Amino acid sequence: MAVSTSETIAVLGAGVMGAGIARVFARAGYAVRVYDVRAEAAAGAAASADASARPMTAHDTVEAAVDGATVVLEAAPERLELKRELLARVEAANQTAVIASNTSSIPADALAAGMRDPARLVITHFFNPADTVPLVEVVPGPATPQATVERMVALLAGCGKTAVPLAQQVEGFIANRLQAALYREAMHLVELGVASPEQVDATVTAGLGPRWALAGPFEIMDLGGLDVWTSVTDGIFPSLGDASAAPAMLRERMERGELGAKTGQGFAARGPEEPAAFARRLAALLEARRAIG
Ligand SMILES: NC(=O)C1=CN([C@@H]2O[C@H](COP(=O)(O)OP(=O)(O)OC[C@H]3O[C@@H](n4cnc5c(N)ncnc54)[C@H](O)[C@@H]3O)[C@@H](O)[C@H]2O)C=CC1
Ligand SMILES: O=C(O)[C@@H](O)C(=O)[C@H](O)[C@@H](O)CO
Repeated sequence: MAVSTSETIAVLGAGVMGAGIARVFARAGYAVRVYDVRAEAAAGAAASADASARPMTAHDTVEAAVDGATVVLEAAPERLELKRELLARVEAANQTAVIASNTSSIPADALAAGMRDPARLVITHFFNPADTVPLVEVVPGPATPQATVERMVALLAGCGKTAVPLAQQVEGFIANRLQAALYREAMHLVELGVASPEQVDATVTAGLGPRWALAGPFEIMDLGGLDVWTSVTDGIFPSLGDASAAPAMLRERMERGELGAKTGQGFAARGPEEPAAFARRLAALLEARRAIG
């Protein structure tokens, strides 16, 4: 399905992710309309457009923001009922737009179940920071036409994103399942006393991370040898951590309000400038990666 910059994008929820998502579309030249229950967040996101981008507009109701939109993307909090209520308001106010969710983990069928027309739903899962990380996972819901998936992939590719369509939904999609598996083992190793969080992080930034910027797990296995990886997985799999819920070290910090950069303290003290500094360093790394090809 052809996509043109006549598309109008409404972004609902202008927090950590929504503001960056709005900038992605404005940078590509689309008309972007922003809403947030916190008017100051919508205004701030609209004002954050790059100087060279198409100016964004902030709106004080969902209905005003989605008026005339061809794509509505929600980046509201990860709470199923809140998202369902928001999607219902969108459906009532706009009967034609594609409705995309930036949910990290809510299955598409759970979101679709509350919709009048679930064929309008697709998941477009951006990564933090949304206007820096190229990847966007495009996940169909149970009634999503393939043409909608293809339209969103083309729209996102036109914005310079790397859109990866999934053949079907699964909890956490691809990247968050991979992240969750790694984070489960990282916390298991700290619980065992094998290493500190800082030491575990160093094994990623000094070893795994640079490789993964160039080659994914299947290419790495091919490069290392499938005979070796057969032995390694036979040997290691039985001893991997098998937590089926957030480990105590994560849940207890959350319950103490130690949320990381959001509050200044997580697994370590985090300054308020760290997210933006990380985004700048990540942008520089991605630029170097693009230069390598
Ligand atoms: N933070 C992250 O690293 C990532 C988050 N996500 C997902 O993106 C979504 C948004 O996450 P964040 O941006 O981190 O959350 P956030 O809490 O930073 O932003 C959510 C925004 O939604 C607003 N909001 C609350 N209720 C609303 C409503 N009914 N209608 C419109 N806006 C409303 C809030 O005022 C806030 O500004 C979630 O589904 C999350 O799982 C996806 C990828 C990465
Ligand atoms: O890492 C990301 O940006 C995404 O995979 C996410 O969805 C976030 O990790 C989210 O799950 C928690 O911040």
